Amino acid sequence: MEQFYLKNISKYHSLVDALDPCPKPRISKGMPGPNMVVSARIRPLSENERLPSATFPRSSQKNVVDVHDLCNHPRGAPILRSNDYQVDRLFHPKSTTEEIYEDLVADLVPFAWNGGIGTLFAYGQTGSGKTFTVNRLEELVADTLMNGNLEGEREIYMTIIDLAGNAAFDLLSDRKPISLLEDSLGITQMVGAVEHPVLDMEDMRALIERATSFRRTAPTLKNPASSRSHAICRIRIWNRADGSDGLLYLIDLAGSEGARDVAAHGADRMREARQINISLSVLKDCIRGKAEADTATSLKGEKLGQKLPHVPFRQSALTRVLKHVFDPAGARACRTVVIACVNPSLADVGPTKNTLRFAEMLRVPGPATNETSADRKSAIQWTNTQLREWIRANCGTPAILDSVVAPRESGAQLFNLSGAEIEYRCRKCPGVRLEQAKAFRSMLWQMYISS
Ligand SMILES: Nc1ncnc2c1ncn2[C@@H]1O[C@H](COP(=O)(O)OP(=O)(O)OP(=O)(O)O)[C@@H](O)[C@H]1O
Repeated sequence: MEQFYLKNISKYHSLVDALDPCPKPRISKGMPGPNMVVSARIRPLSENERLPSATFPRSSQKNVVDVHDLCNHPRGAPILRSNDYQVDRLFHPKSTTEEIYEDLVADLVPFAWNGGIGTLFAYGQTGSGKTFTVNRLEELVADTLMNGNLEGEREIYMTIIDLAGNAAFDLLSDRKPISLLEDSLGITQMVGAVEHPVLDMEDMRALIERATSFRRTAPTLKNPASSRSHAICRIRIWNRADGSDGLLYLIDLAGSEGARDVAAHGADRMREARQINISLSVLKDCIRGKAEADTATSLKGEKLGQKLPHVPFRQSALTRVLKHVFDPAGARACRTVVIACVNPSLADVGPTKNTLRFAEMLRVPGPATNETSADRKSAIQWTNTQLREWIRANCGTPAILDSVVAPRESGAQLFNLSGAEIEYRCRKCPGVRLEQAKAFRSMLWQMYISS
């Protein structure tokens, strides 16, 4: 596939350049949950990536990103296929982890300090920057916890484990296997994992470094040191005065890999990739189910007696450990931050779309509107005059004449942008280069697909 992109790189640039710089605003399908923020971080392209970026944060609409892919067309030149995605917060390649911390994570620390459960997940395709992001966020969290600015006396304990399939290991005890067992109160206990008291910043840094050195990594096609397990850093903040504790979970999930990326691996690695993908799928169902449960609760204002959405947290070791985060019957206050990490390269465009689609699905569905399919249809219908004006403004140079690319006059006054209702006779137009005509045709087609 990379060869196909490399061969058509100039075509890709010309198609992207020909796009409308102000696409019509995206109508959001979801909204932020009351206790959850879903964000996306686009990492910068690295020096050894040969293909251009396929992700374009939209300047005219906040937190919306356009992803343009180049696809083979069975009859003719490759065409551009575009998708757009919306998240609650979007971080551009130039954003720093410090900015992400201030915007998303800084609030979780005092929340956990005062007895809440704050959870951060970094999710994304292998090589997209999850470990890079979570490692720095852990240091920034440690700074805030240890700088003495938070009110009150607390004791801090740290546990770092990793989960590979259904097996769990203690990263602070030389990767010793541990068991995940449910106690009589229904709480999942990490039996055998050591909880380390943390007295100062140096202690915390040393523990984080030690855990990193024991993390299970293996090369993948996209990342020479890919994390092949989910790392869970749990910080327990104990208030000796009243015996309560707050929890902070920082979770660097294993990289998801598509079927194409794992094809070169042996049977063990394929099994491992399958387990990772299954646990990520269960996680998605749990985060979404919990967000829906939270929304239902906050809208109805009460918990008792109402039927809450099913949250399948028992289906994987990862979500069993985080049961108290997902259990809709749980009484503890929780806040969740999801960072979908994205590699912008055109070579990674498929996984990028999956990651962003996943992120969008985690947002709670927006309130039902009264919009009918007839309303939606009329929204993309223009009069012939409007359509002609649009063609004139967008066809590039030399101009494509109305008589060449024109809406078919069929007696009806309104036309939509479907291939069936616009006549493309670009190839026969004297003075119009074939390339330009094809680009224009694919642009019309693109508008039709995305409308
Ligand atoms: N925001 C960024 N700025 C600069 N470099 C980055 C950024 N994010 C990631 N990188 C670089 O990209 C490479 C891959 O990052 P990282 O190992 O964090 O990916 P990952 O998503 O954790 O991958 P895997 O799931 O395979 O472990 C690393 O070399 C890292 O330094």
